[in-house]
Amino acid sequence: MGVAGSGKSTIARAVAAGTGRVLVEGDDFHPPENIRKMGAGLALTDDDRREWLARIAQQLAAHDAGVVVSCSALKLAYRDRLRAAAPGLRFAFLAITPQQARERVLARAGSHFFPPSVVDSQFATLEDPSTEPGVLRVDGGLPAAEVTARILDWMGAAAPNNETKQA
Ligand SMILES: Nc1ncnc2c1ncn2[C@@H]1O[C@H](COP(=O)(O)OP(=O)(O)OP(=O)(O)O)[C@@H](O)[C@H]1O
Ligand SMILES: O=C(O)[C@H](O)[C@@H](O)[C@H](O)[C@H](O)CO
Repeated sequence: MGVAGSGKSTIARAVAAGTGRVLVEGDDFHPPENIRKMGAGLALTDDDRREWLARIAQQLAAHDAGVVVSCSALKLAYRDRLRAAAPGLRFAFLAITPQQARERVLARAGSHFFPPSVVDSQFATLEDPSTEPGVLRVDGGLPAAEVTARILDWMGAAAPNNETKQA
């Protein structure tokens, strides 16, 4: 979880590959009107996110053997909605600065629906989860391989290159 540009999609893909779990890309579950709204430069509201979170909750419940989900989950109430669907659910919080988010979102601007102008609203909405149980806060500004390794360690799964590192 984290703001736009924090690396959710990149890291979730690597964590799913490293654990053999199913990957669910949260952005694939936005109703089309949410994508249009963000594309038009408007931040989503609680109402806009309700159906989207319900769809992601369904995905969590459907994969009870384990799944890796990329989802912004910016507010406590959103995370609690997902926890209710998957007791024991854990969150890796990819923490980045507004400056890092702006730079990353700007760099991919031509190929992604999310515009740089909406980045600040993500930080205004974010409720820091660091003190909630079952949350790992990771510096999302670290190289992606390092972020992934920290999450895999925390999950108790060996990172793919651990054997080499320990040899
Ligand atoms: N740890 C990292 N270091 C440097 N660049 C990264 C890192 N993680 C992701 N990126 C790059 O930052 C950009 C945003 O990453 P990504 O799409 O994974 O983030 P996201 O949180 O899923 O964003 P969004 O929710 O807006 O789709 C991409 O261009 C990606 O390659
Ligand atoms: O809750 C939200 O405002 C949205 O989920 C956003 O975070 C975007 O979907 C995403 O970051 C862009 O890919």
